[in-house]
Amino acid sequence: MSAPGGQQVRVLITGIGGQDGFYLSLALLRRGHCVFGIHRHDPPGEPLATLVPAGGDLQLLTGDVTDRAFLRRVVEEVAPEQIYNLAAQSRVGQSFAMAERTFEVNALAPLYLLEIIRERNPRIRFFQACSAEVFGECPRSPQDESTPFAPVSPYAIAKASAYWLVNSYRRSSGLFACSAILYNHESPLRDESFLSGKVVRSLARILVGQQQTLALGNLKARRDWGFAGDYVEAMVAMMAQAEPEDYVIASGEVHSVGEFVEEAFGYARLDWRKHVVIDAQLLRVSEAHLLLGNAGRARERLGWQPRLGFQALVRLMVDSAIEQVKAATLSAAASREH
Ligand SMILES: C[C@H]1O[C@H](OP(=O)(O)OP(=O)(O)OC[C@H]2O[C@@H](n3cnc4c(=O)[nH]c(N)nc43)[C@H](O)[C@@H]2O)[C@@H](O)[C@@H](O)C1=O
Repeated sequence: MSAPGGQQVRVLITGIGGQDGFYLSLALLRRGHCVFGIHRHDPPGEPLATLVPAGGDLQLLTGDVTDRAFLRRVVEEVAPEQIYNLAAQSRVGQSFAMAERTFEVNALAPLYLLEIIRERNPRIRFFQACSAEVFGECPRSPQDESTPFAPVSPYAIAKASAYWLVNSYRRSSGLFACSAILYNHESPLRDESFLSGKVVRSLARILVGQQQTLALGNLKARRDWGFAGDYVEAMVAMMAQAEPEDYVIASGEVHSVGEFVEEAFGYARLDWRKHVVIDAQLLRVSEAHLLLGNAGRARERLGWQPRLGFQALVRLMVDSAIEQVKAATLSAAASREH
């Protein structure tokens, strides 16, 4: 497949094994670009493994983004024109117990990449996946690109550092470097360490009698949830601009955790009150209570807007979780028979 306009771009993606890496690879391969992806585990797990036989120009490299020599070698050998830095320790709750590793992956690795670009080839375009978590306890809502940061977790502080590093290298070295301040974005690929993945999978197991209760933490926190497949389109559009700029990428719609649960259980015709229990151990030491984004700049300058709304997203995830649990139950039954 050739890229539209015949312009095939060599792209390096860190964190290709994650949810966003999957959707971004798909978006770039569909456009006919040549994708190189760094992932941590060999052989690649699902869903990455499904991309490999799907065809297209995709090559995987195994390594750790906190290994500066490895990154330098990859950039030299691959000679990318664009780098998307998606690799992250992305669990906000867990970042309190693993602050150092979170900082290494989320802040030091982007610093290494920016330095390598500056030294080796300043023409490489650089994308950084930043997070709405940087707004933390900010009293202003909705937040946009001019809203001051007020991070309240090691995760958010590391993401804020990466954001300012990108900003600094753009100003001081003239790099094409940009950050997307991404609000919560989900898909059927979300695992159970995230609220959305946990709710829909638990719900699917409750439906087939494999589980009775779902233990959750803070039901009152409010988030702006969108679909990951839509958010990677904004990333691609940002990298195609004439000038690098930072963008808030959000749906502009806010719901509480409780409303997410209610929507999912209601769709499956279950009363969530009969199943959800509050576990104080799942409450975070400190957390952002209300994150709602204003993606006006992305709408105006990139022509970007999300296609999938909250209800459609929740339903997509519930349907997919039910399919996954059914398939797992069938395959467990089949292996017991043999
Ligand atoms: C933008 C940002 O988006 C995500 O960060 P997150 O909002 O922390 O995502 P989450 O799905 O872990 O939590 C959502 C909310 O749900 C509450 N919550 C209640 N009970 C449970 C619970 O049992 N598990 C979890 N995980 N959350 C729970 C939790 O306290 C929080 O208020 C990441 O992609 C991150 O990488 C990122 O950048």
